[in-house]
Amino acid sequence: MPVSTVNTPRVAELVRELLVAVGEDPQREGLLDTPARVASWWHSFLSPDLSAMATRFTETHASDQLVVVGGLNVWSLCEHHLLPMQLDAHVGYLANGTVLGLSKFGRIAQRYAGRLQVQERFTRQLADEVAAAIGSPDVAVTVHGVHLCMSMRGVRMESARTSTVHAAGRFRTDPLLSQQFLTLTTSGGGTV
Ligand SMILES: Nc1nc2c(ncn2[C@@H]2O[C@H](COP(=O)(O)OP(=O)(O)OP(=O)(O)O)[C@@H](O)[C@H]2O)c(=O)[nH]1
Ligand SMILES: [Zn+2]
Repeated sequence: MPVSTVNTPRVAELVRELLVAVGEDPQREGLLDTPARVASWWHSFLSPDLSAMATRFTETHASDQLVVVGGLNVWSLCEHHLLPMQLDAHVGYLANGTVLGLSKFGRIAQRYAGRLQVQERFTRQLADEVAAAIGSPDVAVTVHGVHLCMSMRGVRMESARTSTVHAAGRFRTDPLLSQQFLTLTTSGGGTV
């Protein structure tokens, strides 16, 4: 069930004040419903669905099998500028008799994206949560990020892309495994 910490009426009030502070008239027709819309958006953005279970299955044929789930695209908000960042994550783990429901990787990514973030922390949180869900430290995560605070403002570099990698357990100690993971993250995910 979604859990909210957002005081929606207060956010709407503050958005109305923001409009005044930037020289707008919150009473003009186009802006009348804007405070409520923005408050509703903050509410939905910051209210992750915590009910998602990390459904696991027993799969005896999966012995030491590398599983990579890619294309986990989520929107988050940069905590420095409150501007969107688009994060494209790939998660790899070693299935050893137990596999995690595929959609759960996306749900975990959504949970950590729905808050004020930095890409490095998101990468680490996603890896740690997957490790907890599968009950093993053998997890790797890559994230490719586009930060609007770098492209639409500030340094204004539209093509800037940030890549982060977190490798734990055998992904840290086994160069072949690490290489297989990185190869699959550039070819869209899969199993080896
Ligand atoms: N490491 C990291 N930095 C981020 C992330 N998102 C935004 N930033 C950076 O946070 C920094 C904040 O720097 P400040 O100098 O305090 O802010 P600023 O004056 O607005 O900086 P400019 O963006 O250079 O105009 C900027 O360099 C952003 O690019 C992120 O996910 N990870
Ligand atoms: Zn930023």
